[in-house]
Amino acid sequence: MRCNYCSQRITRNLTIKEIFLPQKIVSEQLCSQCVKEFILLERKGSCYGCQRWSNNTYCNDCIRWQQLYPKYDFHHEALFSYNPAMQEWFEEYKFKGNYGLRYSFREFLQTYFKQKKNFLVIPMPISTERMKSRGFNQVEGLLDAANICYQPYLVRFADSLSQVQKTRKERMALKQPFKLTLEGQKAVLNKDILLVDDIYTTGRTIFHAAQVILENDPSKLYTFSIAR
Ligand SMILES: O=P(O)(O)OC[C@H]1O[C@H](OP(=O)(O)OP(=O)(O)O)[C@H](O)[C@@H]1O
Repeated sequence: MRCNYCSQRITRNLTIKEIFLPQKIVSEQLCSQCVKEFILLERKGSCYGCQRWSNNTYCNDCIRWQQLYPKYDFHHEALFSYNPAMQEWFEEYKFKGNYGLRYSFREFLQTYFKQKKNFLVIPMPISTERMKSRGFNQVEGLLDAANICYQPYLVRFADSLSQVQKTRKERMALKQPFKLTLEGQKAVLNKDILLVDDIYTTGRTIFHAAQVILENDPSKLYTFSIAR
């Protein structure tokens, strides 16, 4: 078996931690060298709203979001820190188009989604133009690789410069680019929804997508990203 990221042969014995802490996730896709580079986020010591490191219950960004969306009980969870190793991984996967990397975090995603069995999972969509140039939706790719069921009820009708290419101010100025399909409008009513994106930076993208779901009265809306 080779590492899904660096392609080195994986020859590893269980570590002491894995033997004595069976709840620790054992990656079958990544070698121990690669796995060490990705930092798992914890709920303890992080903002309740977005899971960024914070001494307070809510970080300053989330306090500002609460003022804009006062009725939305915002709750975002993320698996990994968007550290330089994770940025490099996304560069390879998303921008260089190495679709084979969708398996890298399979066990981590499966463990997370096991606790969210009752949720209707909706992935962040990409525009038709982006689909043409990239060839795949990066979020759906990760969910498919982990065998997680989802419904593509959101549509991105407006294309714009990638958020990555913008300053923070420009990111925040993004206009609403999403709508919910007719099927989606009916399906989310009174359901627990889990909206999934790959990366959370300013939150602008997630909040726009959340807004169109909230307009259709789900019973609960949580959000999730691979990296924060
Ligand atoms: O929290 P934010 O500041 O809104 O940034 C996060 C968003 O930025 C990226 O999308 P982008 O618009 O760049 O599209 P792409 O990655 O699919 O090209 C990323 O996939 C998130 O959706």
